[in-house]
Amino acid sequence: MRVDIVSIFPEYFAPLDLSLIGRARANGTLRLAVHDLRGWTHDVHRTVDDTPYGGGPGMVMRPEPWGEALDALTPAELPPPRLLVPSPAGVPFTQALAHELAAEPHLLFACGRYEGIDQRVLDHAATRMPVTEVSLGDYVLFGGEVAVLVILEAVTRLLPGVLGNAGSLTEESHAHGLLEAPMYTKPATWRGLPVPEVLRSGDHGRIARWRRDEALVRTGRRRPDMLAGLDPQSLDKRDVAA
Ligand SMILES: N#Cc1c(N)n[nH]c1-c1ccc2c(Cl)cn(Cc3cccnc3)c2c1
Repeated sequence: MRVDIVSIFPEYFAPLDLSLIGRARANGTLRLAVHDLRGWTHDVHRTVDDTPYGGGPGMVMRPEPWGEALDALTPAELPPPRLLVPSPAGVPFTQALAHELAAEPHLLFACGRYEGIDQRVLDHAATRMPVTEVSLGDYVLFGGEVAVLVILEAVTRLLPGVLGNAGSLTEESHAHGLLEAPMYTKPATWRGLPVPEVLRSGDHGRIARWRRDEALVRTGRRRPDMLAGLDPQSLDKRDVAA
């Protein structure tokens, strides 16, 4: 997968040299490049923002540098990338969308700041590539960079070979519409607190049932909205009893 990121704070993405993303870059699974939007400005002050038409607080990012940046990163001889634009007004970022993005050959992230990017940048881009405005959730950030770090981590871990134990993808929270069950490791008792006996029983059927039950109970208590969205086909009669 090829990933291009455009931002006025390219240094925000230094952490992408670390850990599993760093390894994915080193082994070619992920080809990532970060670009400074100011590289597409032409004035001495390298201006990327201006006052909003119609008045209002703050500044808006000018369309010209963005237009030149997106042109430079979407050469006509290559298939167009999918443009991802973090925005408070975006669609919710979900594990399902992470899977969708993990299947894309080329992602292009536009990290805005100030009050946002001139809408015409997105409208013009949409004439030549798929554009998705995406939000991490109902809270407010300073800009798109942190959102891109989150999205990129969620997507990269789904790429083949990135996670050593691909099995963990099938058991983690949100992988099957439920929150994952509690996890334990040695010692068997810690500060007087024992590991649930079933997990030390060696009975894999009982263990799977216990984990399913715990996941259902935990999801019902913490995220009833997820239960409501669960595919009834994925439940069996023992779940109903749980
Ligand atoms: N994704 C996401 C997301 C989220 N969940 N919260 N805030 C954001 C986000 C993403 C992109 C930008 C850009 Cl560009 C500028 N700002 C600051 C801002 C603050 C209030 C109103 N308008 C803009 C951004 C906030």
